[in-house]
Amino acid sequence: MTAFSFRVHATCGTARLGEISTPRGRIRTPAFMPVGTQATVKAMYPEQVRALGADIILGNTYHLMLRPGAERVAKLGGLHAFMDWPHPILTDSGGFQVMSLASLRKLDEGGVTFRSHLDGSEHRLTPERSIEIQSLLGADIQMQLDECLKLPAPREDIARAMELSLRWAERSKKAFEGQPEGRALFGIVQGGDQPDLRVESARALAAMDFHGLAVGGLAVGEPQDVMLAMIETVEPHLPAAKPRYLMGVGTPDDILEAASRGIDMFDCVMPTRAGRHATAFTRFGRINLRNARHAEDTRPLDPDSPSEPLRRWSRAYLHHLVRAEEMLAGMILTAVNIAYYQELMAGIRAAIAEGRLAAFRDEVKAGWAAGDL
Ligand SMILES: Nc1ccc2nc(N)nc(O)c2c1
Repeated sequence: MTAFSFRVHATCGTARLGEISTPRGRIRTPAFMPVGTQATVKAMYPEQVRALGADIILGNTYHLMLRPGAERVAKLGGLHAFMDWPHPILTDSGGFQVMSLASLRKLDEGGVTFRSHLDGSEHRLTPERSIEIQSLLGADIQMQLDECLKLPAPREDIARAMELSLRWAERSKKAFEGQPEGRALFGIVQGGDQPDLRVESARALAAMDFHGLAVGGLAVGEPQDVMLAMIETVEPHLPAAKPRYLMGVGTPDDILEAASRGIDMFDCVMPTRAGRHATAFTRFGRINLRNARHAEDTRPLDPDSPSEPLRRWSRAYLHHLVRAEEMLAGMILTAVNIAYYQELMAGIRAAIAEGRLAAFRDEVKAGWAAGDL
């Protein structure tokens, strides 16, 4: 049975080209992980997600514990069999969704009590229960339970949440022991927009010997320059030999900038959600297919894309599907966006290998700035 391991193949400044090995397969980094919150990457077949370049997808403890339930998924053979995705899965721990989706939340030292956004039923999530759920789901990479605050927030609140998250990191790690060989647990750096608290959190977690470290508490309303400043602040304190995962990020520009600053893993609902709302991500920037300018445009989105969804249909047809509110609009544009994000990741990886990430970044940004002619 392969254990969990990470290797850095090349660096370009603080950016790293690497590979994570898991029992269910390898993950080329920097990696973008499509979000499959409720055991599906919305509007896509799993084999399409794979064919478009994804090595790993995300699942979510909060949603799956409410429906269909972690014990039920385990009884049905675990998440991989349930959704027929045999490759790696990372599950978030649920804390973030509790704070953003659930109602009537009560947070205490032990954990968080909340009412389901589905039916108002009461639930309790603790570090131990979150790990138990992720283990029942069979996740290859699991996340500690943490407290993530929206920004801006008072410094004392940020400090309290960061310190609680460190105590929950210890408890998550203890609860994780005994899982099958090859599964991984990541700690999550908190500390908001406070550099000293960020460093304190990163150093404490680095000493706890997790398989990887995530940078949490970002992409929660702060400007991009604050997000990038926090990454620069924590990066020197994150173990170079372990993967770094920036949670919930982001736009193609966010990913380019964060990968340049040493981040290895990303996830965001942006490509899938935007695809369901008529927006295509391309080398020319974002294209809103609802716009009437496309009504008779016979060109595909990008004739030079390596991915079929960007070459196969005319903009006129996509515009029609959007206007007609056809399901196929969301299906095609979701595939287009997942394809484009994976093309971007492949470009970043190649540029790091060739030692030309800064030049690549400038070329890609110039393409977006030139816009869609
Ligand atoms: N922006 C995000 C997205 C997901 C998160 N998940 C956890 N567990 N913690 C965070 O801080 C997150 C931040």
